[in-house]
Amino acid sequence: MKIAVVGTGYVGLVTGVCLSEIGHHVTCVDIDEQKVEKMRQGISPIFEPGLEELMKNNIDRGLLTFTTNHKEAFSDAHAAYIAVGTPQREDGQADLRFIEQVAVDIAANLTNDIVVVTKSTVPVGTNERVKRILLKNLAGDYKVDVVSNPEFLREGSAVNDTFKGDRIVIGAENPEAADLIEAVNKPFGIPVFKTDIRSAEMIKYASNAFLATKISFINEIANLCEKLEANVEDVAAGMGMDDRIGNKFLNAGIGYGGSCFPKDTSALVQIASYVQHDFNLLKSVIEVNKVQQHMLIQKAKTRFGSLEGRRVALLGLAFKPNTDDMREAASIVLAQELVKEGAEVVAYDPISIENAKKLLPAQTVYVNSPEEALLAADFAFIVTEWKEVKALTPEDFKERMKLPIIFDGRNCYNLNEMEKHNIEYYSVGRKPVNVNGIKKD
Ligand SMILES: NC(=O)C1=CN([C@@H]2O[C@H](COP(=O)(O)OP(=O)(O)OC[C@H]3O[C@@H](n4cnc5c(N)ncnc54)[C@H](O)[C@@H]3O)[C@@H](O)[C@H]2O)C=CC1
Ligand SMILES: O=C(O)[C@H]1O[C@H](OP(=O)(O)OP(=O)(O)OC[C@H]2O[C@@H](n3ccc(=O)[nH]c3=O)[C@H](O)[C@@H]2O)[C@H](O)[C@@H](O)[C@@H]1O
Repeated sequence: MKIAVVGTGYVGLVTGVCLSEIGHHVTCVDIDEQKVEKMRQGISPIFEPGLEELMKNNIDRGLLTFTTNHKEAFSDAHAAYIAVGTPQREDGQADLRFIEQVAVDIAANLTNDIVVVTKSTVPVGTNERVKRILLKNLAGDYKVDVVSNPEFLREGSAVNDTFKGDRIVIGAENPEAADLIEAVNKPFGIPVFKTDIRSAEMIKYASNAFLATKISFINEIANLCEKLEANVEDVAAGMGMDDRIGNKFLNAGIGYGGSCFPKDTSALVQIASYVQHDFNLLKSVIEVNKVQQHMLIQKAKTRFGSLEGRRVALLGLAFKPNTDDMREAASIVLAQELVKEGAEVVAYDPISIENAKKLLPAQTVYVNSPEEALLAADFAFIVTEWKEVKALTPEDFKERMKLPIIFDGRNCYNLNEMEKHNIEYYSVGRKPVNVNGIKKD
């Protein structure tokens, strides 16, 4: 089938590339000319494992093209996927400007009947609004159907998630439109769940809100474990053995970041408020997450008193490993707080430094290896569990830091190892080790 994908961010580009990989003729359209030029040359504008290879392969097979021209993309297309951003507005609501603009772009450039598929995460009722905009701006007497097909991929494993997802949700009014999108996805071999449009829109928000709740819940348990001298990793493992609970998404840490959980939880609280529903549970999830992001700073302040003049190694900047995405990363909050407290921040990330420079305080110093960041540091903050960070050995810390003092927001290291090697080590929901003073060996 011939498919247009509008927006080539994390979702649009991965969707376009994967749909071409299963044999569809895909044209991706974006308003960002520089991005389109890069993609035409087979260069991915985002870091996503496995993506660039598939991209090049399908450009060569003649199945994948990129354009800034909407008409070119929609002409003869059976389906047009909307995958533009729905960022958070200041009041917490989802900003639907880009979605509305794309609906106008599609309608005004149509040359045939089409099914418009919304991949972007949009509040309940948005697809009805999209349909109204489409009908109002139609370029001719064409039939247009709207389908909600929310996306569940994770950054850092987006290609794998697209081929091995748990479900494909299709929300539609017209069963024929739903069948067409089911047929598009058939080669993926993933179970399809069909429902009405509003329920499909809600499935996306409910899923992200539930996952965020799981994380805030385990973080609260971790904070309790610290006070009650229990070990959160064992607690999570023991809980997770119950199939009803499941063992995934129970890693305690410095809170969730990224482009979606923070904005989608806020948006759902807003969506609820429009129908006079006070979503107290979700408000608490958000609040717990905010507090959790400051947890390393609190621990460092308790340890050192003032952070003024301290040299800090900030290890990992992206909101999670295997992505260069810095949106809502805890490292932003941490670097800002550290600089405000008068500390000197030396930051390392294997791939996010260019994106980080736009968001971290100007005083931040960037280095090319975790070892370099540790040089003469008073203490280290472990922010992202990159393999390069997890691979650091006790000697790496001891040889380079003034004193080996680590505040680990991702529980990267073994407690016994740290204890044995005389490293002062604070992690999340586990007992701190060597807190009664360490000496340089
Ligand atoms: N990032 C993620 O992992 C996931 C994101 N989502 C949702 O998918 C949507 C897209 O997210 P991302 O891919 O992260 O966004 P993004 O911000 O990375 O990319 C959006 C792209 O759309 C382009 N664009 C904007 N207006 C346009 C127009 N009128 N015509 C053509 N292109 C246009 C922009 O230039 C940009 O390249 C959001 O609603 C998000 O909540 C859903 C699941 C996962
Ligand atoms: O709507 C979206 O954009 C996507 O949001 C998340 O995907 P993503 O944000 O890419 O990454 P996750 O792996 O979910 O991690 C999100 C944050 O939670 C944190 N996290 C995750 C799991 C965990 O156990 N503990 C924890 O602190 C991560 O460190 C990260 O900061 C969801 O997992 C996807 O299903 C969804 O499609």
